[in-house]
Amino acid sequence: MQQDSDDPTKLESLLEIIQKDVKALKAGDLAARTRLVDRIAQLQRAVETPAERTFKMRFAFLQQFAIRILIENGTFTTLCAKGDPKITTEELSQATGGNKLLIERLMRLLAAVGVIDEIAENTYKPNAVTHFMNQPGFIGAEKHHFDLHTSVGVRMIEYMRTGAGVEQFNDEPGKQPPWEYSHNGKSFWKSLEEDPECKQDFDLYMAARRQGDLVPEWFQLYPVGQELVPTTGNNVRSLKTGKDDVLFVDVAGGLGHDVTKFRAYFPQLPGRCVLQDLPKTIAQVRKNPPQGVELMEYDFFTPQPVKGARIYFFRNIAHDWSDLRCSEIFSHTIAAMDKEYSRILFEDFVLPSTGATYRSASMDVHMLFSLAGIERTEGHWRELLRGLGLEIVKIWSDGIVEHEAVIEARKA
Ligand SMILES: C[S@@+](CC[C@H](N)C(=O)[O-])C[C@H]1O[C@@H](n2cnc3c(N)ncnc32)[C@H](O)[C@@H]1O
Repeated sequence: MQQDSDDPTKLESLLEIIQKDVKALKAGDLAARTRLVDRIAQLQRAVETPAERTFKMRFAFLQQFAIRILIENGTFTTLCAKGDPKITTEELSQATGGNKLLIERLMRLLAAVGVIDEIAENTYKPNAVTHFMNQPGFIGAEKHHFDLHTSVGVRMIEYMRTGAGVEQFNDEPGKQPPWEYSHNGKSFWKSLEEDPECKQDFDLYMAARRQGDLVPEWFQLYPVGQELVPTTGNNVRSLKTGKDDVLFVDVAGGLGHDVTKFRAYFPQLPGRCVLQDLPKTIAQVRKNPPQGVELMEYDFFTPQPVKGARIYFFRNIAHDWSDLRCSEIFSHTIAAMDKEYSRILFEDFVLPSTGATYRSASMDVHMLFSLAGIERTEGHWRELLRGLGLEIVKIWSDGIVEHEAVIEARKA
């Protein structure tokens, strides 16, 4: 069978491009890093045989098993705490009470995929990936995906064979999402609400997940300095300065990571900043309330209590829900918007018509199976928002397909 590695010209031309990007990166072109990640993956695919590639895909889930077991028995955290400059599996077993042979077998796999470093026989040390994954938000991420999502996969075929097929928007009336099928009839949000450990893992994960991503903040994509002007006047960008005027509402903002960062970056901007989320999330935030941010319990399927704010911000909310549910959610906020003054911002992927990246395409399929959501193309966004009586002012993006965009809309 003919494959790319049989064609040296293809490999050579890829290598040439890679070398150019390495030079560009050295010269300070940060976008070259993203290109390099992509090109190196292309190079690897060009060298791998189809058998090697499919083997990796088929067995990738075992990495998740290994990580999750080592988190659960304390090995992962112990490795990070005591593993520098090196630690043996014997020592890890003694420190955690975990079975030595089990630890050895799982560590061997994680070393093979670069999650930890192998120093000598049965001797390891944590590397940058290990330390990164050992943070509470990313431990939360591993637990969330493994503990809650794998059961959806396990029962997917059974679900399809009930005759449900795989509906695209299975949160619509009369349909049961695969998640509910595999979680005793409970919705995603209900499953979290009823399990404090899972809820905490999820909230910490949401708050941490962009750490280390090298992705611009939403307020770097949407140029706050240019669009929000802290003076009164006729300028369409001028902000209201009354003591009750609201500058920013982070709707379903989780633990408040975004609104807190926004307030801290722009202390000079007048107006109140509000964080809204479900009662259990807000109760969590109240334990360590952020500076300069008001906390408000709010169910987004009910009327929006904050009227006429300058910005209503929905980050990664639209992608959780079908068009029908999005319409219900957003219509409550749209009814509260001032036609001239208010803007609604959505941060999510805007999928390109071709060339979607691994990250955005994975998130799309993840949304399909865990919620009833979807990552939308530009056309899909336009149709959804037009139907809600909104017009898109601008889609703010840094042009990197791998990154999410900020969609700014106003009442039409
Ligand atoms: C995907 S998370 C996004 C959180 C945050 N915006 C971010 O990007 O990190 C979805 C958020 O929606 C909240 N949520 C779910 N159902 C809700 C409802 N009915 N009303 C208000 N918030 C809700 C969850 O508690 C969670 O914080």
